[in-house]
Amino acid sequence: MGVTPKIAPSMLSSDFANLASEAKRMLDFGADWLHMDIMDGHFVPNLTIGAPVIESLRKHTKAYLDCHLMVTNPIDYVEPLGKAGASGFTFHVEVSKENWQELIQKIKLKGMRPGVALKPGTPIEEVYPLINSENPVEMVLVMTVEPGFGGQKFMPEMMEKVRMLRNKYPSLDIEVDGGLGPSTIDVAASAGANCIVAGSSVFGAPEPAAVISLMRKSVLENQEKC
Ligand SMILES: O=C(CO)[C@@H](O)[C@H](O)COP(=O)(O)O
Repeated sequence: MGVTPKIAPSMLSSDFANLASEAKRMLDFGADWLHMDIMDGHFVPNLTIGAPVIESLRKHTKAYLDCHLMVTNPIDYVEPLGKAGASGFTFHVEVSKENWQELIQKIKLKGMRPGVALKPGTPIEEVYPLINSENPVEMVLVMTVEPGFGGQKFMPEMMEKVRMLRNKYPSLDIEVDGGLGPSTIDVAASAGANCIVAGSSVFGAPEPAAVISLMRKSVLENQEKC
């Protein structure tokens, strides 16, 4: 399997009042990406950040900003997020059934990497056309909790989706998000996930660097077994 591990602390669990220093702290601890949860209070019952915050953070870091759009109208965010310096733009398949081709094209034109996310209740088959397309997404985010809040319990039953994706697409970036940490990483990594988002388990740890390193090791070890 040729996909590298990417450990992405979810900045939703950070102290938003000190976002730049929290980001630096995570990168110093060994994070590969910074996961940025953008919520509109409509697609999910929570409201977080948008392009102005991404733009402010971009002034302080060159890191890959992995933006997860939990919004009803992702197309409206492409231009502002591209301008703000987002790196990845992952939209939800549930709200993009009509316009995903246009959306992927626009995301790439703005210099971002397109990804598609799916909620726990959405069958994995719904993302296949977006991967098989001539202009495909480059990452699939399998949500392992209902999107909206940090600190929820990992749903192991989502691993069947990860396994199906990995069998079909050996070199695809497959991200998991929600309830990941030392007690759940092996299940996710052995199913084939290589991009790991973790909020409370990293920010709440006495030694976040140890948690990041343990999760990377698990992804690498499980890949060696394949
Ligand atoms: O997108 C979300 C929640 O919607 C996540 O990124 C959470 O922020 C992950 O937090 P933990 O479950 O790891 O605490």
